[in-house]
Amino acid sequence: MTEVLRALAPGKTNLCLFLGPTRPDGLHELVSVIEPLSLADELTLEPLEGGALVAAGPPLAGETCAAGADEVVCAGVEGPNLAAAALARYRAATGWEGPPRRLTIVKRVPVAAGMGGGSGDAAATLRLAAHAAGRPGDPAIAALAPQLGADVPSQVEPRPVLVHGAGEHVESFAPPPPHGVLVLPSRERLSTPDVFREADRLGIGRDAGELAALRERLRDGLAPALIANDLQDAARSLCPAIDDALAAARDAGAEQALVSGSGPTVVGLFWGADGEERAAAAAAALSGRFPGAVAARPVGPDFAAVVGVRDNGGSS
Ligand SMILES: C[C@](O)(CO)[C@H](O)COP(=O)(O)OP(=O)(O)OC[C@H]1O[C@@H](n2ccc(N)nc2=O)[C@H](O)[C@@H]1O
Ligand SMILES: Nc1ncnc2c1ncn2[C@@H]1O[C@H](COP(=O)(O)OP(=O)(O)OP(=O)(O)O)[C@@H](O)[C@H]1O
Repeated sequence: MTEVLRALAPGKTNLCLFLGPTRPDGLHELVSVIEPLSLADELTLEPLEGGALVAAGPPLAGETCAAGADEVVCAGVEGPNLAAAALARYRAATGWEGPPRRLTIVKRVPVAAGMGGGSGDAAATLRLAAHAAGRPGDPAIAALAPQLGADVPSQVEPRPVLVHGAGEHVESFAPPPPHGVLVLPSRERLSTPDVFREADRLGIGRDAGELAALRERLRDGLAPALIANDLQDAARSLCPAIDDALAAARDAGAEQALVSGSGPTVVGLFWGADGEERAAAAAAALSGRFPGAVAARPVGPDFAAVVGVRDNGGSS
């Protein structure tokens, strides 16, 4: 069996996000259509040479953290890593005692940007761990995902989904018509809890009845009038530079421009068979003003599947 495993962790955007009341556990009810994108982190899980002895060494500054005897290397992310938590919890929940592994994450999804980067990494780590344990598709993954974060369940099997509850209820959603996505990252970062708090302060949020009605309307598909993000004004309030990005995306030809998740990343949607091409042209035109501007396309589970990697780098 191949020892080195690799998986892509797609970033996500919310094609719509409707905010509801706060629950007793402090999380907000929401209804959202989430779409995984080709802008993705790359994760490699491989045997850790020297086993636990290596993991006991001092971490590389801000880049490495231990998950029990496993090691997670993730340049660009300081502090505790959600992928390390995913690996540790998978071992604890399933009793998997395979030899220590090194998990290396190459970040491409902007951090603290509303694209679910950490959540996608955690979900991909659960897929990798289940494969390494010889249990691909392990039902333990679905049980662990909501414990790791509201965005993790929707990314366990990346595909268009309708989520409700605080994010833990995930239903398949018919893929929207062909489109390309312009991603405009921000120089700033936003903390998700801060954005939800700001939404509360601004009095954004719908009652339970309105939220249920919107969920019902989404059963007929994503009508253009439903493409909106209730967290957008909260993110704009904390990061006014978002307004420039929204205007730039529209000026570049996007039919809709909106904040992704809790922001501050802005996405522009380009519909039609030429949508990907138009999004790519917009990204090229805007890359000077918006470093990291990139075009992405919607992806499905095949894109994110775990593959074995041979020593020569080929896939099996
Ligand atoms: C904004 C979204 O990205 C939309 O997809 C998600 O709702 C956020 O998901 P996430 O980053 O995985 O969020 P978590 O890590 O679970 O929660 C971070 C914090 O965000 C707030 N939070 C999150 C999700 C939710 N439904 N209600 C909330 O109020 C809470 O303050 C929570 O403590
Ligand atoms: N693997 C990871 N990738 C990115 N951030 C991580 C990771 N693990 C932990 N974090 C921490 O999580 C915080 C949020 O980062 P992330 O990129 O997941 O935010 P986000 O995309 O805004 O989240 P969401 O869209 O799910 O609300 C960061 O400040 C970072 O320190």
